[in-house]
Amino acid sequence: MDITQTALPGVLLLKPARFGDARGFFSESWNRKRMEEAGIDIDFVQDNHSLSAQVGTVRGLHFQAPPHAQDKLVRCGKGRLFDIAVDIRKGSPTYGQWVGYELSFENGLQLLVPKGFLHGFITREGDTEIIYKCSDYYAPECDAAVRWNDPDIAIDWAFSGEPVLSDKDAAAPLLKDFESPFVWEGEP
Ligand SMILES: Cc1cn([C@H]2C[C@H](O)[C@@H](COP(=O)(O)OP(=O)(O)O[C@H]3O[C@H](C)C(=O)[C@H](O)[C@H]3O)O2)c(=O)[nH]c1=O
Repeated sequence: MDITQTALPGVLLLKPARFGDARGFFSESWNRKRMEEAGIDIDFVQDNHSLSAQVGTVRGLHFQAPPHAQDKLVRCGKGRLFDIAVDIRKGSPTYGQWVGYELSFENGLQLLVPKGFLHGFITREGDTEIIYKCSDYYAPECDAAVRWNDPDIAIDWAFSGEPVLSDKDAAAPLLKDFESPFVWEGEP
């Protein structure tokens, strides 16, 4: 498995090995021991899987607040998406900054989005499926969002149309109108 640091310390891009043959390929999409050997010791407890039918569907920018904050390990099971992480840890040198990577069935890339970061994506193909591991269970009372097109974050979604959004996401607050529950603890 190849692991690459991103411009946001803690947010990692992973590429598990694929073993191809005449039938197709085999890949270990997650292996706890391999992750621990790479210094990523996260106890994932829930797998999520969503299908977005239309190209230009945006889901995000979401997080769960403490005590149920979640680390996420994200991959694309079908289609193609642009996956985003945004640092919202108060005091962080990269507060409000984002990174984005295209994850697709073809490239097999995965993004590790730690606690303290917003997560969201836009689909780049119809019928795109996202599959991701979470380090805490769903806690609706801790579920929260920041507006996908927040001008202070200024994500380049590389999409010119009107996105498909849930009502919740369309009405999400802007970062400036929001008190992050996360504090940067000086870790890299
Ligand atoms: C997140 C979640 C949702 N649900 C139920 C609640 C709703 O009845 C339905 C759709 O939920 P929501 O509209 O919040 O789904 P997404 O917009 O895909 O939200 C996710 O999108 C971004 C990309 C994320 O990273 C989060 O995991 C999550 O916020 O699934 C559950 O039962 N369990 C869950 O863990």
